Amino acid sequence: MIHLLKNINSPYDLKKIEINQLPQLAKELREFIIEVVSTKEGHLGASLGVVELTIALHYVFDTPDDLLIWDVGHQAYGHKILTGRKDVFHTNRQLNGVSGFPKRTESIYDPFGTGHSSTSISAVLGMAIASHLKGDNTKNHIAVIGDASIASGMAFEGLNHAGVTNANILIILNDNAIGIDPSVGALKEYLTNVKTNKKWAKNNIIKALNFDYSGPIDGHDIKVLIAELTRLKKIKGPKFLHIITTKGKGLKKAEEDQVKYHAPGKFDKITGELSQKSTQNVPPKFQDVFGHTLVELAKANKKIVGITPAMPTGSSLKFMMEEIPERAFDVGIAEQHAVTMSAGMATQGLIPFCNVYSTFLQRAYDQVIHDVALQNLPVIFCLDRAGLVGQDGATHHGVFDLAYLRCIPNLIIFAPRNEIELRNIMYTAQLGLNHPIAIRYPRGTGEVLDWRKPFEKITIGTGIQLKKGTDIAVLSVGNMAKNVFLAIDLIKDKNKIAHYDMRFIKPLDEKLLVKIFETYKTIITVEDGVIKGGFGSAVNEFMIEKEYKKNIKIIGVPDKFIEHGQVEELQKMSGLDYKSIAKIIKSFL
Ligand SMILES: Cc1ncc(C[n+]2csc(CCOP(=O)(O)OP(=O)(O)O)c2C)c(N)n1
Ligand SMILES: CC(=O)[C@@H](O)[C@H](O)COP(=O)(O)O
Ligand SMILES: [Mg+2]
Repeated sequence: MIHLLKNINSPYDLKKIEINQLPQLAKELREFIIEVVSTKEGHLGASLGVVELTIALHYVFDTPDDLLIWDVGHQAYGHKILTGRKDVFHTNRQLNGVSGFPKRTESIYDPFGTGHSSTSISAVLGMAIASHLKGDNTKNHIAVIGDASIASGMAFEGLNHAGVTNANILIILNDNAIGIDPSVGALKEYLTNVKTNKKWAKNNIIKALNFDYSGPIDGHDIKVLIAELTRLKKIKGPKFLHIITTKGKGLKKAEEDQVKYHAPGKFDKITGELSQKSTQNVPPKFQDVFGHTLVELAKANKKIVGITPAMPTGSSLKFMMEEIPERAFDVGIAEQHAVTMSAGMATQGLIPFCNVYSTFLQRAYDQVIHDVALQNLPVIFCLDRAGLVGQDGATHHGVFDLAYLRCIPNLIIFAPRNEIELRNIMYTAQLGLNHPIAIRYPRGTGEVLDWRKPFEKITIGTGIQLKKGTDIAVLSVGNMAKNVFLAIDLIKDKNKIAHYDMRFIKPLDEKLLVKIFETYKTIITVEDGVIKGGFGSAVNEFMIEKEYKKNIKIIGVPDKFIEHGQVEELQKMSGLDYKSIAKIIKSFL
């Protein structure tokens, strides 16, 4: 076997290879991605699906002078490997290793950082307009975007603008008919028709937007790809190439179960068999507690509806979609729509549980304010993946939510410390709150094995004392209670330290806070959100307003972007691990 990949450290090396050797290179590149991801984990299916496209793009275009953007970026592993990061690719997504997404500071071949979807068309258009204004009319600007990502509002906004410009852009639609979960919506149906009926292809929506449309072509036929890209390179103005690929291409199991192999964890590199993880005596994931509890509640309360923007598996809304499909909606990658549609449902007396990853709710900020909070509509936001999420890194940490939500009038904000609290607040919220509520909980498993307890109503705006003490009060929110518990356990003078789970970031339990400020010399707050503007800031504001003069220390995520790594490593770096918390508590003793 010829080891072509061994000698490729840049697109310059790639271009030395004969065109008829490229299928062999594709095979090697696939094997390399599978080899690394099988042990180091990460996104798999999307990168396997664009191996030929990646090679063809770098073969035909002159990157990094030509600018290439990968939408979302989870499919850019092949791109990273061919652009000088082959030897460090084994560090993918690990602390101090390469990022799982394209990143400007990592390589000149990454002209734009991605992670959140559907940004590529706007970004590439901006670059093309800039090139034109600088008098450079030779540069190519290319965006590769998936069929689920192109259905998002932002992508449409970019296409709509680009179609009335002469910008020299090439949008490549990588159509594999699936996102993380099966793609949804009318556009998906349209694309299916385009693929099966050539008449549609001639008279299509993209052409109507003034793009020079070509395709659909086989995205795994490297020669066809090279021929078409070479042709398109000579044409100026907005161009659109539609390619058909298979997610997970080249690994049988990944092709067969594309949802699971989107990011499969560890697996056998030959058979694709997933590594077995023991589920015995492991507490459930918060997302599953959400999913099962919602089904339980929705069976009893017919007004409940569930909404997810493209994350039915990740949020576990899939349980409701399976059991009560008429009241559970996957709206595609459309966070803004998900929020406003929930608001519309709430006006008509439905009880919407709108589940959005904390990081993706950032995209629907105006909708939360203008369409929900301003009209005081009782939408129940369930914000999964709050706090540090780990290896997805800076683009995906859900650390801003407490700060960006706390300033919104009418909105209740709650962080459960465990699965039972999550169940109980979901139960409480569907009883009727007359306000919107955001319930934010972390990625991964919780604490409690026996979590299916009878529901108990939670009184809004109340915190609870978890441990008595005499000198210092530690106030935590959410699952940071666990780290505080372990921290206190490390301290000799335990009896001096009290611990409160404040539960509500808004409204604060002011009655309890008065008691706390009148009892203790020192107050320490702990949250897994940014230190500026979150829960600690709220307690600090309370102290100033009431004119208490106490030591106050806010522990939270520092005011900088936190990169990728294991959650435990990132917590340590941020001073949120139990040892760092213990150190701070001791310093006040
Ligand atoms: C704004 C936003 N919402 C949700 C996600 C989560 N997400 C990551 S990849 C993905 C599916 C992308 O599907 P597609 O564009 O078809 O690309 P493919 O994985 O099929 O290559 C989703 C929903 C995201 N990254 N950004
Ligand atoms: C690329 C992307 O945005 C998603 O695939 C994300 O990585 C999912 O995160 P979880 O693994 O936490 O569901
Ligand atoms: Mg897709």
